[in-house]
Amino acid sequence: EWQEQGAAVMTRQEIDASGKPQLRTVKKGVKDFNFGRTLGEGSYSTVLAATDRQNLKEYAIKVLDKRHIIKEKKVKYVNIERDTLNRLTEHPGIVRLYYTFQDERSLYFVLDLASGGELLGVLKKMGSFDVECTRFYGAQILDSIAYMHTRGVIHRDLKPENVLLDSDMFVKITDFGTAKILPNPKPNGADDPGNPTDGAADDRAMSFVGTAEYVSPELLRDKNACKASDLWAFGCIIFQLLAGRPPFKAANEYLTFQKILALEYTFPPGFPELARDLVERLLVLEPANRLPVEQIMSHRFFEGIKWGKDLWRHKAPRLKKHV
Ligand SMILES: C[C@@H](Nc1nc2c(c3cc(-c4cn[nH]c4)ccc13)C(=O)N=C/C2=C\CC1CC1)C(C)(C)C
Repeated sequence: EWQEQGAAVMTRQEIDASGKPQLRTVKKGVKDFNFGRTLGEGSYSTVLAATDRQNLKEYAIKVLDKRHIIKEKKVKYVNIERDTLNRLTEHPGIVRLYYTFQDERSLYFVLDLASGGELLGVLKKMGSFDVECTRFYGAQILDSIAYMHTRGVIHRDLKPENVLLDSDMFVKITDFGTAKILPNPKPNGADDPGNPTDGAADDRAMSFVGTAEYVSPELLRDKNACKASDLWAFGCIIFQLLAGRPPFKAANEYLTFQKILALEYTFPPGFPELARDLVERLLVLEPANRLPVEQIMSHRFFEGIKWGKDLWRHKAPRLKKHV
């Protein structure tokens, strides 16, 4: 039985027969929305644009077919995604879950609409980003990863398709279906980022649906993901923003995996020096030897970035090609 999300109830002031104002709780449902175009298709879900008919607010609604989820034994993923989203509500860089409801056929997640679409789409249009844009988007992505990790969440499938952009062209990280919630996140994030989770027992080893380019070597080798796995993916994303291609790309998934395990990649000529130094400290086979978040933030590539709230207050830089 899928527990509905309490926040689905909204209170509305209504005057009752005696003229006394009553606070009535109303539950949102499918009929409260005008559904629009399809924004994205996941393996078990479709994300549609939708408008709340009452307040005309725009949302993205992720629709999951109950029968399909049960048949494919994905109920656990759905609950993990909802629980993960419910832990990550206080950060501008993470897509926010407002409420959930269901009807006889489907489950519905009502979420932030990231109207700027996928970062990957913008990158493909631009070819590549210049240093200033890479620094800005890299910083917002890293700030969001840092927040996830302090909340005891490992994303495990970070890639440009899962980095969305909102109407201000700010980062919105999404797709937490393969996230891992660490058992008891130590509040000060003291645990060793290279310390693998119970990956071995974890039968939800990342399904290689979608792209394999960002999978970490530890996930390939021993199905273990840890916080440092997200930092490996972060290194791949920084490389790709500046180079216009991911570091590990081959004719098929198997050959891509071989390149990852052999750390076989090359920088294009003209790749900025500081970015190269940072990428080389992230694309390290041993998770424990990758730069931890704090040291990435103080790396000279991010010189001039004000971390924290300020990062989300200033306008995004105009997108320019890296020539
Ligand atoms: C990655 C995901 N794609 C997407 N997921 C979401 C979008 C989204 C928006 C556009 C878009 C907007 N404008 N133009 C394109 C393109 C793809 C999207 C959104 O706005 N809000 C929440 C989303 C997801 C929430 C999820 C955590 C539950 C897949 C491919 C899996 C469907």
